[in-house]
Amino acid sequence: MVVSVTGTAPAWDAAMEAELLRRIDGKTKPVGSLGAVETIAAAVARTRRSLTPRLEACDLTIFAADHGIAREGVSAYPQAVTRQMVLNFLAGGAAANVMSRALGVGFRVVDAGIAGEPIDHPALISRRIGPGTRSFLDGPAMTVAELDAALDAGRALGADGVADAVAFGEMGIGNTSAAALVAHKLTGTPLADLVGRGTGLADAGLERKRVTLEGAAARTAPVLDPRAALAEYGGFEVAMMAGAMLGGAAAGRVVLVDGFIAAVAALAAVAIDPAARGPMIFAHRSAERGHGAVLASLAAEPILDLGLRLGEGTGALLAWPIVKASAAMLSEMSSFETAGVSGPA
Ligand SMILES: O=C(O)c1ccc[n+]([C@@H]2O[C@H](COP(=O)([O-])O)[C@@H](O)[C@H]2O)c1
Ligand SMILES: Cc1cc2nc[nH]c2cc1C
Repeated sequence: MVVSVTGTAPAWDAAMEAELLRRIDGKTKPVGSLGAVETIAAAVARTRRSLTPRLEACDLTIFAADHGIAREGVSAYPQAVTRQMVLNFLAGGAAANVMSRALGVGFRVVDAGIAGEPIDHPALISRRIGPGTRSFLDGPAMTVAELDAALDAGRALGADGVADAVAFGEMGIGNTSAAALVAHKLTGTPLADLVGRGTGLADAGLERKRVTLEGAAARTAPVLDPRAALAEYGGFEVAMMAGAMLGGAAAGRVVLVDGFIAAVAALAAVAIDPAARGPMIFAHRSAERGHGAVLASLAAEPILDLGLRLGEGTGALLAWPIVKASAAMLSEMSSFETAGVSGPA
């Protein structure tokens, strides 16, 4: 049964929930023996409002933008890498390109606000809010109007297309700093628990990053609402990704959440609209320091733990086959009843 989640979708009620659990336990396996695959299948069923969900297609959208804070020496790499990596995406040579091709996932890249002149390339989707954010050291990274434009552009991108599942990735030198501050202001988690090595800072660089970000955090109230946190400290790609997660979730798509920066975008999206949490599946636990705390705030148990800390949606891509297979388990696996297999003694 393929069910449109707009308009004619059946309500997900207590009877559907009970039937879902009955079907999972009725499959030809010891009860609970498919572990997290059963949890993932249930999440997909609720999102698709179907007891026989099919996940055929997944699309990855990478949001790229630059950050004023990158000029403060908070990253192991120069700001120019954002633009250079976008050219690499467009040439098909980055990790995300290779994995997308290997897994049959659609790929697109969005300029949310890359520094410098706009890149002129037919495959690049331009939703530029500006040539990067301002440094949030002594003022907001973006205006509220810029934030709303980024959220709106993201919502539209998350809702368009026909893919059953949508994965979002990001590219932005300095964005682990932005993400750490947004998470700090949304959750109250100590900043020291959220600031990590990002692209690979050594100990001295990590200490400088922490001190710089403590200074920026002191500028505003300890806790901010999601739009204020994003405008003060976010990035154009972080805000656009949050919007895309809201758009994808509202359209009934399974939303695959990648690493640390994506999880912070998810945190902001859920703070804006708690209904966005249900369709989210958390792909992996990043090696970035703050990811565990952000996942805990979202009560999220990620699928993979591979020591990844790349971004670009690579963790989400790698989790996709597991999510797809989980849905197939629910839709296609025979039951004790139909297969004539004896249930528990
Ligand atoms: O996804 C993650 O968990 C992750 C963890 C650390 C770094 N990154 C990537 O590295 C960049 C940000 O790192 P940094 O050190 O420049 O803040 C950005 O392009 C991210 O895609 C991504
Ligand atoms: C080379 C490079 C590739 C990336 N991809 C995502 N973030 C990145 C950061 C760097 C530095």
